[in-house]
Amino acid sequence: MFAARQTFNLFQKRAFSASASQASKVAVLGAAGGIGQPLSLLLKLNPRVSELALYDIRGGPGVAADLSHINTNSTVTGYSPDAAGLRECLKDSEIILIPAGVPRKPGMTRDDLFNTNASIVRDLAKAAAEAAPKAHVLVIANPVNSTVPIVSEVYKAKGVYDPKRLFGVTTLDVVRASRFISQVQKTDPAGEKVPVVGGHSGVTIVPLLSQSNHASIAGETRDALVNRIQFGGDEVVKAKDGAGSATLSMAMAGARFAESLLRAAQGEKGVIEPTFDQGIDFFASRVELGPNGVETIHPVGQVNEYEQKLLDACLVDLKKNIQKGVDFVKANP
Ligand SMILES: NC(=O)C1=CN([C@@H]2O[C@H](COP(=O)(O)OP(=O)(O)OC[C@H]3O[C@@H](n4cnc5c(N)ncnc54)[C@H](O)[C@@H]3O)[C@@H](O)[C@H]2O)C=CC1
Ligand SMILES: O=C([O-])CC(=O)C(=O)O
Repeated sequence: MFAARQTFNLFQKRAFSASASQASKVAVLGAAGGIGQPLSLLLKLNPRVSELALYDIRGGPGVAADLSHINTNSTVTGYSPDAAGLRECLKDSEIILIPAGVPRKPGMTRDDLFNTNASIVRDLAKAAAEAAPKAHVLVIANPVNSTVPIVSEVYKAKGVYDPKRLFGVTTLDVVRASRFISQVQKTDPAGEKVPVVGGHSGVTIVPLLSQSNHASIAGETRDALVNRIQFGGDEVVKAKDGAGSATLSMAMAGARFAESLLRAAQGEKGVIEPTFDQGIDFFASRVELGPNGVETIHPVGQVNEYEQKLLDACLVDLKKNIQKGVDFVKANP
């Protein structure tokens, strides 16, 4: 039985009853990129967002000008690509999403992105810790298993770390899991809830099919499904053939997680969204969100022997990925 402190969570939709008119500033860092643009578009369409703040080292103001013509009430501002622009972008933000960083090309692992993305995320985290220490930070940039610990180390060093407000966005794994299982079972993906725990790369992604509506899936069908969920990102990297990785599905997943945080912040109870949260040991579990971020960390629950083996394999890699992020900040503060 696996019962470690994990912070991936399950998806659960509930009727909305809270006010959507509350002011909420949301910042996107890396807003002009493949993920940043559609993510910003979805946020512009979200009535819970009152102010959209866009930052990128290139192209932020252009994306903002374009989005600002959409006839929803939120304001959109693109900030200058310098320290002052970044600070202004972050100031008073309730949520900060970080899709800034390079994506994979065929043949690369997410860990191969570490050398480039670690310093990008560290520097953005420093700015966020100074300008908006109370904001919820949603890390999208890969390798998430290492970039989330990087943010946490930066926040600790600045004395503003609150583990309840730091999230690694792995929502896409749960989105994929529900879609892929629906294709196998010929069902509506909207009704499929497959918990995915662990981390966000290869074998650290652990789908718990035994806790889905289709616990009886076994044998080759199960193996193929689990493999597809674990390596779904590679499918897109291969199909894009050098032009990057998942952007549109990631934008949907990121926007949905931001929406869940806003729902929770605006008073809705019982918001449980499929996403990775770094928790105590950077090991994922189901998380209920509240106004201050993580409200309750649910246990992983009952797993079968097959899933226990997946979890064992996950932990070996995940621990190394976490340590790599921690060590990076220690060596390169
Ligand atoms: N968590 C997840 O499930 C997923 C994560 N990703 C990751 O998201 C990241 C972004 O992917 P894409 O949008 O496709 O890449 P992209 O290259 O299209 O966009 C990245 C953007 O970040 C900007 N940028 C770079 N350094 C910056 C800095 N210091 N400050 C602000 N902006 C900066 C770039 O100018 C660019 O516009 C990658 O690391 C990718 O691996 C991608 C898909 C899913
Ligand atoms: O595969 C990648 O590099 C991007 C990613 O994290 C995903 O699509 O899950």
